[in-house]
Amino acid sequence: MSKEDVILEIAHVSKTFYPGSINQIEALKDINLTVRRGEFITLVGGNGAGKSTLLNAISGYFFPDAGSIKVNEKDITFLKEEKRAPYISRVFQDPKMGTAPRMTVQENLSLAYRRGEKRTLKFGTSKEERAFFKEQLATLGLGLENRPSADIGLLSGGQRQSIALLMATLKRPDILLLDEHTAALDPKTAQLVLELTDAKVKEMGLTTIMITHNLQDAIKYGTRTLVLHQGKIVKDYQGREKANLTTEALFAEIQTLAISDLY
Ligand SMILES: Nc1ncnc2c1ncn2[C@@H]1O[C@H](COP(=O)(O)OP(=O)(O)OP(=O)(O)O)[C@@H](O)[C@H]1O
Repeated sequence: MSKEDVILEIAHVSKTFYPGSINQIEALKDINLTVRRGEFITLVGGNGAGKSTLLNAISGYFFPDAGSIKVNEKDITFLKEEKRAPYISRVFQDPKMGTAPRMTVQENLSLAYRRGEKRTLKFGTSKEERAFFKEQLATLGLGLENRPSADIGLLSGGQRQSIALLMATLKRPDILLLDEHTAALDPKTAQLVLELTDAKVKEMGLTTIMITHNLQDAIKYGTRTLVLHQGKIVKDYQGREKANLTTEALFAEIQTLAISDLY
């Protein structure tokens, strides 16, 4: 793999919560992961396996205790979360987290469009920007391009999550993190948002890491699937092995790990 192919390099990353106490949790144990440009990684594993903690370390929500994280060869291990915004964007499970409720659809998009820029007192949108936002909203297929002045707080969870996805990708991120971003939606809406996600990822060629508990989705959308267990990557399905992976085999793998925990 040439250096140009690598977009994210995680080396020996560990994170322990409540170290030294009886409640000590080793959430990440010596994680090593090299992500190639354009990969769509799906991250699966049981409850408490460390999936969100891994995304938190990548997004800078907290810093790891050990190891390093590089994006495009730049060491971002201890870069503040807001300083990573130009490189990394994230969509959370809760639709409320990705959008500002008391602002309109257009104002939310405008905020996202200024991501990573210095804040100024000037807050307005040009005619060109409004046309661009309208065009982008139309790609969601929800008719929201006709409702730029609607308050985000009044929209449905699916509409909000679609806008959160749009906001996360409006300014092309190097890495898109999806933290169970469809888990709070009803099954039909979840599928729609996933299809939308997949279309955006493909159209923009985005490097993506998605946490999901839906093994079928993990296989369908991921070009590579990682299984996390007790803070470690215990399986890395890619290439031919990924192509041949079935939901049943992945389910059996996770079941075996869960059973091994009992003994
Ligand atoms: N901020 C935190 N403070 C203390 N403990 C934490 C914190 N974040 C995570 N943990 C603990 O670290 C472990 C890994 O949690 P994490 O949320 O990463 O798991 P997960 O694989 O995302 O699980 P789930 O599928 O249930 O969301 C868990 O035992 C969790 O309780």
